[in-house]
Amino acid sequence: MEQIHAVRRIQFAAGHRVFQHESKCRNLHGHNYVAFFHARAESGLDAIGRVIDFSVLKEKLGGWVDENWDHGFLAWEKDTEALEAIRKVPGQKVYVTKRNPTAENMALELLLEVAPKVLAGTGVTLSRVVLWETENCYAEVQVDVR
Ligand SMILES: Nc1nc2c(c(=O)[nH]1)N=C([C@H](O)[C@H](O)COP(=O)(O)OP(=O)(O)OP(=O)(O)O)CN2
Repeated sequence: MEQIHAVRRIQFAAGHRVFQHESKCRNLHGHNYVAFFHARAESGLDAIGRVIDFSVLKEKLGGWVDENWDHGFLAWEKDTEALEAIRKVPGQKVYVTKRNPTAENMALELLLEVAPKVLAGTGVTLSRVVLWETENCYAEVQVDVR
């Protein structure tokens, strides 16, 4: 059977570091991230042929990203040094992650934790998140369809 997805691109800027990275990514730094959210309908296309309107994905997923990650700093809860340093900056937006904020773990958080919450009641779920961290590197996570 065919599979149809509506895919929404959302860009954001954020700071992070990869805790215990072997080289340069241990430093506090930032990226212009680009996320692609792949949504599928729980019960087929709507009356006019959409999985969901692209603007709803922007409002729900983009809204969450804007509020929580955009122009903020992501730090792992175990990375107490980074958290302590960044919290010294008055007014700094900080998001504490449950996993080391690699591109893989950020994509996982968007797919497994953020999307189910913000898309509840819309009739769609995400099957995949692709997160570009640099122009050369991205991580992809998808739900198991077996
Ligand atoms: N598997 C992962 N590897 C790395 C991650 C990650 O999230 N997952 N993150 C980093 C750094 O945070 C950052 O992305 C630096 O990447 P870099 O290797 O420098 O890639 P660039 O495209 O910026 O530059 P190149 O010149 O191509 O190296 C590191 N690894």
